[in-house]
Amino acid sequence: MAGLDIENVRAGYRGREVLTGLSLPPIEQGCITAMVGPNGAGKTTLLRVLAGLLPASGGVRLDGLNLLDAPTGERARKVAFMPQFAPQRLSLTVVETVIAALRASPMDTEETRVDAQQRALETLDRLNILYLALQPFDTLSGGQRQLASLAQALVRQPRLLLLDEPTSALDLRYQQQVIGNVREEARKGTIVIMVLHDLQAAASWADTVTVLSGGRLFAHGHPRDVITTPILRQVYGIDAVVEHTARGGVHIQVE
Ligand SMILES: Nc1ncnc2c1ncn2[C@@H]1O[C@H](COP(=O)(O)OP(=O)(O)OP(=O)(O)O)[C@@H](O)[C@H]1O
Repeated sequence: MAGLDIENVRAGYRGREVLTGLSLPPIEQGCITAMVGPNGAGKTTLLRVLAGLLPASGGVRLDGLNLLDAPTGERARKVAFMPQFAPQRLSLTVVETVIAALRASPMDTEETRVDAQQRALETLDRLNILYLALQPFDTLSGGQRQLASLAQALVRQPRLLLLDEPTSALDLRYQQQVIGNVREEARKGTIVIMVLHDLQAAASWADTVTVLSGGRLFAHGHPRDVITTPILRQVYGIDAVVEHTARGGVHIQVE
């Protein structure tokens, strides 16, 4: 019952189907899944379906609850989505955006409002960006914006955390900060799905790698079984030497 089941999902844009009956093996609670695949494969589309931002048919069950027809409030309490690109114009300070993200869940007493501010500040602190709390969101650098968007997702303590390329603009130190926080969430039982293009990061950060190609599941499993020379050739059309290390990393040398 606990976990995420995705079955026969169909979704797309203006009459064009992008996900053409996508099913994944069940994802257990506490699992970190890296979703990889070529540009245009449908990765973001799937995250948007899971977040309730795009209509779809089929079945998406989180702990038994069908997310595709769950009331908005109930879904918002369980699912948080960090988009690939944060909104451009947002005339709020960073801490205000994090509090606003928390308000996706009902908060009607003075006590919960104070608690919201406290939780927002704690979340910024966890990501080492407390110093940005009072800065207008609009004035952040690309990487700072990514960290603030992650804070907006983490503060809600979701059961399902969806991250679209969460580290693409981050320096090495903040990448480690982010993955540390993501692992901490997973240890509490949160299911994490993150879209990544960096296969070396996918191998060392995720328990499971899912490869999408052309809106369909191409491969799913342990990084060692999925990030392989034949699969990279079939999915990306590249010849590469792939070496998995004993510590769970991977070296990929493109020929
Ligand atoms: N808002 C939209 N309207 C119309 N078509 C869209 C829209 N968003 C995405 N698409 C199309 O859907 C397909 C899948 O896009 P999606 O963003 O899900 O791919 P992706 O795997 O996340 O790609 P990338 O790695 O480049 O971010 C693409 O062909 C894209 O052109």
